[in-house]
Amino acid sequence: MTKDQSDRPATPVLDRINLPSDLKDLTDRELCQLADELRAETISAVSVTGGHLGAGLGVVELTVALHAVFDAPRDKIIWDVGHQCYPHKILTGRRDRIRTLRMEQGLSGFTKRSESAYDPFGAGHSSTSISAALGFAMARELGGDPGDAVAVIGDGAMSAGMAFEALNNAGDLGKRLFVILNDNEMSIAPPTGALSRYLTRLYSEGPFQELKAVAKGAVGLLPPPLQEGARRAKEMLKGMTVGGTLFEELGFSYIGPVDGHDLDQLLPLLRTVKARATGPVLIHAVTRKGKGYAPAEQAADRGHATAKFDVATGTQSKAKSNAPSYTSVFARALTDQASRDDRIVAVTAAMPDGTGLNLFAERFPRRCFDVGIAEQHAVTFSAGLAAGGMKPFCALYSTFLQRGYDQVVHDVAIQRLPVRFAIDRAGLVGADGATHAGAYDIAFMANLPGMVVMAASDEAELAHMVATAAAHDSGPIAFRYPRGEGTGIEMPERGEPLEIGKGRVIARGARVAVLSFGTRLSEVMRAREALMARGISPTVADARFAKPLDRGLILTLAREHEALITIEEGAVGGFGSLVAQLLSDEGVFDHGLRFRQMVLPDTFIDHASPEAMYRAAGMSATDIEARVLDVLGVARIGEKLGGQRA
Ligand SMILES: Cc1ncc(C[n+]2csc(CCOP(=O)(O)OP(=O)(O)O)c2C)c(N)n1
Ligand SMILES: CC(=O)[C@@H](O)[C@H](O)COP(=O)(O)O
Ligand SMILES: [Mg+2]
Repeated sequence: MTKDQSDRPATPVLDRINLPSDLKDLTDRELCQLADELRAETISAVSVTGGHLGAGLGVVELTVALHAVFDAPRDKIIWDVGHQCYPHKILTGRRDRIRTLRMEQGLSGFTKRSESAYDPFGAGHSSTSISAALGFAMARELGGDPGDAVAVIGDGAMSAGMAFEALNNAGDLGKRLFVILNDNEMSIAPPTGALSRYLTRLYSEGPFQELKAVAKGAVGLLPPPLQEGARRAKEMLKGMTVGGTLFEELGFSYIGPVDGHDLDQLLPLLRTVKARATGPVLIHAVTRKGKGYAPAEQAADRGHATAKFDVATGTQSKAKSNAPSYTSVFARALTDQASRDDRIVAVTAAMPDGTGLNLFAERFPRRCFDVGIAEQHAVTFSAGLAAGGMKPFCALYSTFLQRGYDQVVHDVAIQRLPVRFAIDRAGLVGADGATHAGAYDIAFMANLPGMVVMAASDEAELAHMVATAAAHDSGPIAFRYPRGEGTGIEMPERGEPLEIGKGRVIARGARVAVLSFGTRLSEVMRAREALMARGISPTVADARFAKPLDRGLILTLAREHEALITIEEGAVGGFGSLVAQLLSDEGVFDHGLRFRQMVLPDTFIDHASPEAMYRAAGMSATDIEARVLDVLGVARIGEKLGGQRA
């Protein structure tokens, strides 16, 4: 591909496309060229923004084919997870902003209804697309929005319970609906599980042209040139012990496997199913994650997510780290604990690298379980492990733990089973935005009877909390920590168990106390520095526990200060609310304590850097300083008393 003067690839066909309707004017040959140019444009864009690369590259041809054949936005194309939607964004009127992906005020890295009519359903979490598409299909049948519904779902996402719940329902309802199973034999890590093996079996026994699973009238949905091969394959199937495919048994017409990078197969196939289908159809497309960009194809994660990079070499420009990440500290601390306690086991739901459990697995492969994208199962599986006498650490991102909440309540908490929840990505995470914010876990974990809930204020504390969780055998326990680097604090040789329900005073002062839960502590200390320059020296304490609360510490702080401020990286209803409840129960407010809670605002905060997001949330050091001045009734420079801006 040639380049224009701006060092971007020349894209003569893509330049003619503003909206998907423009694809209708292209010949099939031009569509092939469009796919090449779209791939180059995607690579170029992600090289300057960073983001999810491999999944998008794997669906370039599918994106072109779907937009060439279907009529978005009337037809609803629903991308599962949404991390593969950058090529779709380029073809749907957002090319001019594609180099703002995941930046503050820029395009979202996922599909988002408020961003475009071509994103009929927002995503970020996996395995929702078939349910949503079925909802659109049934709405259409009932006189709602017209148009077809097409779900594009990966092999990883297909392993989740939700996807099967939707297939089960769709097969039963029997209405026209399209599911494209984009099978690239990858999740973020290589996929695990029996379903993955099954999908591989479906296409490992013959060339793509021999469409094998063609029962129940699906041959009629194929373009004529493919029908003969399909009939032959059907004959071949008869001689095998394989019955219909799983999908056929569930009520879908299964067509596949097709080469998801071959527009000569995809275009006629999609045109034919669009013209003829009357019920649910599943097209099994085989693709390669990272397709067409060697550094991505060759990477272990097939270029799943990348920092900015040099297109020619693939070299990523990662910022130099000054401290270990919280994730790696967790992984090392857990591995250390496990080396001395062979009942410790670890569970991840398709995020071995993201949670650091890949390191644990290297050392203890038999004691580490990647259960696939299946958070609900991960929680109950951990409960079963605990009931069976093991010490499970269930390591999930805060945002994905949401999906397993009933299991936390019903299977873990009510049975008082000692499952250890390692809650990574707590608080605001940055470029992934609102769908991935770890905003709610404090509230939804700490309201459960018998649950212990901790938050690490730095990486040394995290090591202690891993040790605390390992030692805590009498019921469930959770500890949360954020994405990214620690503070650089000196690490203890080994974590030591903390006393359950005891916080610590970090700095003693007067008049006002700030009680921090989690890693805002460093911002609190920065605010304290600034306040000291003005003659105000707050007491600062690290709560460590949201449950059980350190009643002694909190009541002492309340008694010894005019004002108390709590701060946490979570939504309202969490730590601060529990402290308020305690103060109210103890009648502390009757004696005039001024009390403030600093929590995430009651809104979904859009993607930006974590620092910018915390500024937007009013939780930076400057905001803390202002809140202290405000609660003490001290005017800031340039402001009148009472907090009014001059
Ligand atoms: C509920 C949930 N759990 C975990 C994730 C993290 N995640 C994002 S993409 C992905 C892998 C998806 O694999 P697949 O569906 O096969 O798509 P591919 O990336 O291979 O195109 C995972 C585990 C998520 N987004 N949602
Ligand atoms: C799409 C998705 O859900 C993941 O790829 C997520 O973006 C990973 O986030 P981290 O970069 O924090 O691991
Ligand atoms: Mg995949």
